[in-house]
Amino acid sequence: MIANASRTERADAHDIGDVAAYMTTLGQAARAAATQMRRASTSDKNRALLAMADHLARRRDEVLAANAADLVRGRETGLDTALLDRLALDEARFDAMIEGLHQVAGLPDPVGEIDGLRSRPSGIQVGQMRVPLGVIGIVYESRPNVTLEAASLCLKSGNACILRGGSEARDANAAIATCIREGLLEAGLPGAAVQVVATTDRAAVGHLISMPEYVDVIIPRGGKSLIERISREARVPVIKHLDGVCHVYVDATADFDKALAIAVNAKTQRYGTCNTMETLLLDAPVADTLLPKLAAAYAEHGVALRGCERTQAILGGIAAATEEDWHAEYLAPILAIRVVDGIEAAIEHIERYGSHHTDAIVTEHYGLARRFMAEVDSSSVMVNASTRFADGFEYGLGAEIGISTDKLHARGPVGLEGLTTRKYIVLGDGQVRQ
Ligand SMILES: NC(=O)C1=CN([C@@H]2O[C@H](COP(=O)(O)OP(=O)(O)OC[C@H]3O[C@@H](n4cnc5c(N)ncnc54)[C@H](OP(=O)(O)O)[C@@H]3O)[C@@H](O)[C@H]2O)C=CC1
Ligand SMILES: N[C@@H](CCC(=O)OP(=O)(O)O)C(=O)O
Repeated sequence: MIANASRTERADAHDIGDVAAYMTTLGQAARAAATQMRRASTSDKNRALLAMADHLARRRDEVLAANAADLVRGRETGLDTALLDRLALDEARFDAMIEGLHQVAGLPDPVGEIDGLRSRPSGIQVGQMRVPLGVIGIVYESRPNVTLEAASLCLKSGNACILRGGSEARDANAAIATCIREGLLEAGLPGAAVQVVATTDRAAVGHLISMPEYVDVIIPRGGKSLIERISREARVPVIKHLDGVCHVYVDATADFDKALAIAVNAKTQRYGTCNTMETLLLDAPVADTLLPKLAAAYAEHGVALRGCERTQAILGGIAAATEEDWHAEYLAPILAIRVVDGIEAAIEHIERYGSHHTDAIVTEHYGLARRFMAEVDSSSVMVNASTRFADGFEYGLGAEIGISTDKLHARGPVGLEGLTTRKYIVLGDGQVRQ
């Protein structure tokens, strides 16, 4: 991701004094709220979600004005276009936030579901009940709509949460936090069930990830700097939602129309998301025919190409891809292209440079499709489909907190179930063990 000079360890206008003491207070309140949330009824949770939607609608001008202030600051500090776009709330995005709350209210509540209840020879019945994780800390990018999405999913799954959004979104996040709190209180739920960290001092992140007594799990959504800090300092279990260096590999047997459609969509449908393709791998036999067509399509979209020597020889006039490019998550209209000799080389490239997020093969060869699915070690592996499909809504989860690049607990798009766990329940009638 493009570095930004404004992102440092710092205090700011929302200085809350002693950060450690402040975070402890949030942690204690969250722990207490989690106890109440665990027993909250589905109807109370839904009432809170709908009340939040009403308060958001009522405070529309206030939230949009706060977002406008964030955008002014963002432009002054030189935020790039992609980050400004993610930060911006317009009328349509605002409506989508309200609609999102209604949608989450309409989702089935996973809490309390009992699976696999079976009788044992001893006479007891053993099953598993789905329950909330407890307190979830989420560190995420400067997108105010994510504040609401994270809050609503944590709430519906019966968790308390502490949300630490990107610093550039601080004013909108504070305004949205007010609506969330009003909704919770109106439904008789604890205001501390959703707390938005009111400082952009990154020291707060350091505390959040090292308070296992108050926080059960951390979900970090972000890039390299966040990854490094979490790996170094986290004392709380983590479900990483990290960068996407996603690939599309076009095999020699691919249907050209499918290859073109997928390669263009995976790069251009949205540039700034983690499931956007960053490197295109082409099997050598199709490179001569396909590359000029692809180059023309990318030119129409204004995508700058960087290629390996073989790609440069076919296309001419494009920049050379360096070692850095194969590792890059551009989140921008830039694409690295490499010509490879077969699936073995493609899988090797993905293993070496990818981030285990989402990778796709375009092929008409059943055996190669199966090999790619078995051997590529990513949270989503796709055959003849765009990487942009890696998304909770698209997968039918109803909603998404993000895309886990971890292997444990939840992998790939994470919905309500991913924010819960299952515990064993045992039903007896006075049985004792012999
Ligand atoms: N897998 C997934 O579901 C998702 C992944 N992403 C990934 O996120 C990245 C883009 O978002 P971007 O905003 O650039 O990400 P950043 O990593 O820059 O920021 C994300 C959050 O992490 C915080 N942060 C970053 N570094 C540190 C640090 N050293 N110490 C404490 N806090 C830190 C930021 O705080 P601050 O405001 O202070 O910078 C911000 O709140 C991409 O790599 C994208 O793929 C994004 C969304 C979902
Ligand atoms: N699942 C989402 C992408 C995940 C996400 O939220 O990423 P980002 O837009 O980078 O914050 C989508 O397909 O649009």
